[in-house]
Amino acid sequence: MGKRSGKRPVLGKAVGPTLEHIERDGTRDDDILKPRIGGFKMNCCGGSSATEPVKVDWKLKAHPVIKRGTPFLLCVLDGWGENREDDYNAIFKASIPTIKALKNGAPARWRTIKAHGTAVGLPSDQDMGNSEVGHNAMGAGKVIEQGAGLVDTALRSGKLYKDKGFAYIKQAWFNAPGTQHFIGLVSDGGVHSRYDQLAALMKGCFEQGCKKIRVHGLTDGRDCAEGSSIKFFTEMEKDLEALRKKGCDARVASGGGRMFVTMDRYEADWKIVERGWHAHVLGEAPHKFQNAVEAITTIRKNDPDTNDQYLPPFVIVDKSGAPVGPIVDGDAVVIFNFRADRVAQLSKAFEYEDFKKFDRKRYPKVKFAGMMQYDGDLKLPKNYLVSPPLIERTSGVYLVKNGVRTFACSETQKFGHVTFFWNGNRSGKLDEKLETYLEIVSDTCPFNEKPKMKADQIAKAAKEAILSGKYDFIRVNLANGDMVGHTGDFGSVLVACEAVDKGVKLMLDAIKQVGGIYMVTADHGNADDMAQRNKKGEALKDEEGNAIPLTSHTLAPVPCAIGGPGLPANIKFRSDLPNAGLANVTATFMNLLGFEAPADYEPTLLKWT
Ligand SMILES: O=C(O)[C@@H](CO)OP(=O)(O)O
Ligand SMILES: [Mn+2]
Ligand SMILES: [Mn+2]
Repeated sequence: MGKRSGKRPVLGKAVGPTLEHIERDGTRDDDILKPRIGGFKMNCCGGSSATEPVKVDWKLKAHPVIKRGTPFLLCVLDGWGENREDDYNAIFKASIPTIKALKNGAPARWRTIKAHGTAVGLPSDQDMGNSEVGHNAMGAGKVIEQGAGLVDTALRSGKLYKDKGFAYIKQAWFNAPGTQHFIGLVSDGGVHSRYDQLAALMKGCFEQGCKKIRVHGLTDGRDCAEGSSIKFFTEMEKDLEALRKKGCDARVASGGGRMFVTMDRYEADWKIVERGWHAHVLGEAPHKFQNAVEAITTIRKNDPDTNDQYLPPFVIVDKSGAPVGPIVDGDAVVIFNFRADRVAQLSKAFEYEDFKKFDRKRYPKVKFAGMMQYDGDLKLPKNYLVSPPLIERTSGVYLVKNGVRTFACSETQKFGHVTFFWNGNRSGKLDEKLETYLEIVSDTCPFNEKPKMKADQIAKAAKEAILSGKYDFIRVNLANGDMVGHTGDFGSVLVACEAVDKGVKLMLDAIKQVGGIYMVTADHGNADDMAQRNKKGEALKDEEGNAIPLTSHTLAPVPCAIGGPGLPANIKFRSDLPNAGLANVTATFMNLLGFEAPADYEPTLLKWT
């Protein structure tokens, strides 16, 4: 997602990026800033036009009370829920005076909103929120049925087997070698994939004539409990055995931990994808085993420092030591993740003839498809089994059509969240002149080692954007609560939260200075609960009495605070929308930018007297 092209910044010696750097022409391929300026395909009307009303009225009406042109900051705290206040809530325990003070505005200017389950288009209210659905909802102003549910429906109705993506992969099965490969995340997390969907799909493929299946499975531990990979791979081995008994040669062929093998995102570290290519495609990895459960169990036992997220790559070999499932000419390959960000790079490696991100050594001619199309701008991949959600007429399109100047910024790990996901899974900019997208390069070490991440640099860049007077809408994402929350390291999460608080203070002070307006909200919970719990809600403890870390997101609602000197005194949160969710944020910030939102958006959270 997101090609890098066009102008590059020149780096000064200042600690943080400056807008001057962004706007100056430069050719230096620095490692601090990667602005996405120039070279993107314009896609102002967004996606498929098939279902779009014939004539869209893009002109937004002026808001009756809030004046247009007041600088407006929208700060998304990633992984920052409002949860029970106990010893395992890092947000409660951290010293975060600025963010805590926002609560004093309740109920008129601080409230919580739903960020999980059906409120954000997920199949059930047991589904935790995640960045993709959260940012899609905030960008689009609507609750959109997301990938997880669309795949469920397509599998249940059997439509998937009648569509052209399936017909495309099926062509490979009837001539040798004709292996059907599946690559993806094996868990019940429901954020990127779900194992039950893979199990149904493998069964469906067999029923449609597939005789040979190989799974390249990634261990999770991030959307589910650390160590649960053994349970999921055991379940998968059983299903594969059942298929074998019916006459389908079905086996696991390779694997590794999602954060170390294959599932990089936003080009943070191509080495991760390269490792995956070696294991899945070439059948090469340092660890070789005859069985996947044995592989995971042994690697974990021999290296107590490893875990599901970071498990090194392994390959399954036969008795002679030959890999059981390298990917070769004539095979079919399906990535069974429905979520885009962490499989876009692997998709490029399969899809692009001309590919220079790493040396593929061998580039097999295969029928390649995604569970979904992952990038609507790039049409990546060309073939897919289930159509992605149609996310149209997003706020971004309305805003550029009404001349709003936007600055969007985050660090690599969340950069696509405030741009790609925000714009309905489109990698290009909506308007070259009106928008500046700035990426601050993330560290590549595990984030508990550097929990402050780039909060300060992002805040400084946003501050400069606010003070510059060049932007109406400054949109940022601070990654720490989420990225450090996923490590399960409580002490580091406290540092992470404190870095976020300092960043927020810097930005709110800038808003104060220019008489602007702010909204501080979040996309889903994470740092707000760092312990696994029993049914009564008590923290589970290990043999030494320490709480067992929770590395996943939570089901908690998220805070939403508004304020700033530019916010008219008679603007308040209304009280008649107790179940409002992230999609209500959109009409709210469009109001704060001085506009009435499109009539079919979820209602604004604001009232005025
Ligand atoms: O890291 C990720 O890919 C997900 C968790 O699987 O987190 P987020 O939705 O916050 O990006
Ligand atoms: Mn997130
Ligand atoms: Mn996360």
